[in-house]
Amino acid sequence: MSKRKLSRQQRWRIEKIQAERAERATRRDVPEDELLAAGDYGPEQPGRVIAHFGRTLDVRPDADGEVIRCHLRANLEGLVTGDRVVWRGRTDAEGRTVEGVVVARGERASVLERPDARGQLKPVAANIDQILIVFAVEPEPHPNLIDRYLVAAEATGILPVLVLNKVDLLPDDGGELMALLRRYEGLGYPVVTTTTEREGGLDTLHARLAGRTSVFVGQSGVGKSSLIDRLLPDEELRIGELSKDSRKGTHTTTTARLYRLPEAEGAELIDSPGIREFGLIHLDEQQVTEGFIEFHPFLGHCRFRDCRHRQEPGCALLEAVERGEIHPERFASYRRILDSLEAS
Ligand SMILES: Nc1nc2c(ncn2[C@@H]2O[C@H](COP(=O)(O)OP(=O)(O)OP(=O)(O)O)[C@@H](O)[C@H]2O)c(=O)[nH]1
Ligand SMILES: [Zn+2]
Repeated sequence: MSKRKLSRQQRWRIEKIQAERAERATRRDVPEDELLAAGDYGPEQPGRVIAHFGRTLDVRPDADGEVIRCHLRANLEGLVTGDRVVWRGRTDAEGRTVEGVVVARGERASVLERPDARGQLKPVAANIDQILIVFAVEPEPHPNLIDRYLVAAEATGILPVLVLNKVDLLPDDGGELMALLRRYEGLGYPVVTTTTEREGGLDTLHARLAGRTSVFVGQSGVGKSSLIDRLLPDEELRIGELSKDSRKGTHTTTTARLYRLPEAEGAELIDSPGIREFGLIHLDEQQVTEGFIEFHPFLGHCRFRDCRHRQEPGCALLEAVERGEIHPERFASYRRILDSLEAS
């Protein structure tokens, strides 16, 4: 073979490889692993999922910068908003990261689950630090309702925080609701009062949100939308963080989204209509019992190992109620929640 022919063959090979790479990069159905192996992606770096749409998701690099639309490596499943991930970016000719691929999921500190259409629990968001249970002066809450939310929150292992909204409607002495709030505070729960009707009405809420990832849950009409509107006043802020691809998308309203809140340092909010409805999931008897945190010192101390804490002799819980160490209304609430489980 002549020298000239060889080099032409070499040139042809090089061109072929380049063309294949370019084609792979534009085609969506090529397995990501092949692209990764071909070295088209940059080094691994940490990030956080801020929205997801099936097998594509928006990732915010920890190193900051623009949110990147990412695909999932073939063997990865079930990522949710809030997940910490390892991802690799692909850059264009100008060196801008145009898309990425998520190659690994970080460990989850917590996960929020909801039943899907078939009643199977599915994760909807991860790495949440606190569940803000919003209730309000109007519509007036049942203490039982608050306890239901608390039990559901306890079952996730995520810290519940009680937010009493619309305090502008409270009587001057605070009334029964303030007394109720103090009772929960006495159990060790963080509590916050808010109003969207007065200047500075969200100050204590801002302090509570700082440095944490939160979700808002609560009954209809308590003011969740009003509070979130105040925390994210700028429409641009709400959509601005999404990657350019997802801004064009149509399904942005149903997926859980992670937002940075401008007024509180390091505050993040994960929100979706589904998350706001959290609290109505089915729990078993043991989860309900353990969901009442003041019961903990007494559990396992009943005379009968299988005590159901109804009227059994030597029931440690009933004795604690007698001694005033468990509030009778909380115990009544416990019974009502168990009865509703049996009825369903
Ligand atoms: N007086 C008073 N009204 C409030 C306050 N916050 C919200 N509201 C009003 O309460 C009503 C319900 O508020 P929303 O923000 O829609 O409540 P929500 O919890 O998002 O309700 P859903 O969307 O049904 O889940 C609205 O008319 C608000 O204007 C407050 O602090 N004080
Ligand atoms: Zn008992």
